[in-house]
Amino acid sequence: MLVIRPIQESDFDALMLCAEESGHGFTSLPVDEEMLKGRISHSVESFKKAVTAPGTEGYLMVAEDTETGEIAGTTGIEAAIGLDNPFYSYHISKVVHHSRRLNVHNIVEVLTFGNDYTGATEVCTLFLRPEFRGGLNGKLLSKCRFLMLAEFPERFSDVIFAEMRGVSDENGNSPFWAWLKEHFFSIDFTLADYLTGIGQKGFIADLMPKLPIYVNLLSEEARAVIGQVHEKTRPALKMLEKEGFTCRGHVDIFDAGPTVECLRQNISSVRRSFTATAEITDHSSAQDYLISNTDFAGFRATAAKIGVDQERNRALISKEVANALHLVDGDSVRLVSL
Ligand SMILES: CC(C)(COP(=O)(O)OP(=O)(O)OC[C@H]1O[C@@H](n2cnc3c(N)ncnc32)[C@H](O)[C@@H]1OP(=O)(O)O)[C@@H](O)C(=O)NCCC(=O)NCCSC(=O)CCC(=O)O
Repeated sequence: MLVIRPIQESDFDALMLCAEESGHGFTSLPVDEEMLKGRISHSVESFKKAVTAPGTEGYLMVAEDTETGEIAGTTGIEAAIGLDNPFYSYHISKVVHHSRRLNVHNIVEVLTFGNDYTGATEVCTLFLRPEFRGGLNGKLLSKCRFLMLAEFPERFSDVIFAEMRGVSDENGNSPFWAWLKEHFFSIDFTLADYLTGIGQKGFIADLMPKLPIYVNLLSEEARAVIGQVHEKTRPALKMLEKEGFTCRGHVDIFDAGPTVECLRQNISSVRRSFTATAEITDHSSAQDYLISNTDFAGFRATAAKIGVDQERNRALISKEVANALHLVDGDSVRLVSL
């Protein structure tokens, strides 16, 4: 059984393995010891912090196999981005060039550089090691964050978004970046992505084109990938779309991958989740649920078959699930059907 829990300092080697396996373009997990250690300690501090409004907290969690102790993947939430480091994106908008006299009506798209998501909550760092993919594991990693958003709303913004990895090849070359590089930068996408991942984003402000860019002036290859996701990221996008996330015209400034967003209260799993009292008992329910405890610092979530007694507002859970979530009879749990 996989259980989600906050990352600990002792998970460093496993986090490094996830960083290595996640490959190019996975900005939030660069293969960089100092940065990964920094992310772990920042998360440990964030989980301990008493919070009444979202700030610079970053919550990083891992999925642990309860039988082997192996770490299967990562999942994260940044409470409010852009407060200490600027967060950039391009917004795609339309401009009409019209001449009645010549009977010409051209609709062109323009990319505008900005910081529109400043203060919003980002769900991020979703990675499941290949041997653990399929079944309910990916859904557990992605959706456990929505149980957290529902249970602890004061820690998060009203707007939740995710930056989806854009198109790049197996060597890390991005067609969008190739165009930007040719005209504005002289460094490779992998280096730009790495510098961003380790928080050294100053070069963006220095070198990025600040004036709007007409999309029809970009190379055909660059235009073709605007708003497209990396093939390995399609399942992640599908899960967010099913929750109600949509792209409202923002794309990543390096690989042009889409940014998707949803109001917290409109996320399907936030809306559908409910709390109940845990009752540890044998049951015969065949319904899969995502279930978490309601302890923030000791947050734990898993996917399991749960019996729900609506009249008594009880969640009937097996001993194994109770142990995985550190629950005793009578504890409060939050759950949502899968
Ligand atoms: C994203 C995960 C964790 C998902 O795990 P799994 O692959 O086991 O998921 P799954 O349950 O098999 O699939 C989830 C849903 O996607 C559908 N699906 C599967 N393959 C698909 C494809 N090629 N195109 C479209 N949909 C697809 C499945 O049918 C299922 O839909 P149904 O629900 O209908 O059954 C994994 O694939 C992964 O680690 N990918 C590589 C890393 C990555 O690119 N991560 C995202 C980076 S971007 C990021 O981190 C921000 C986003 C975020 O944090 O959420």
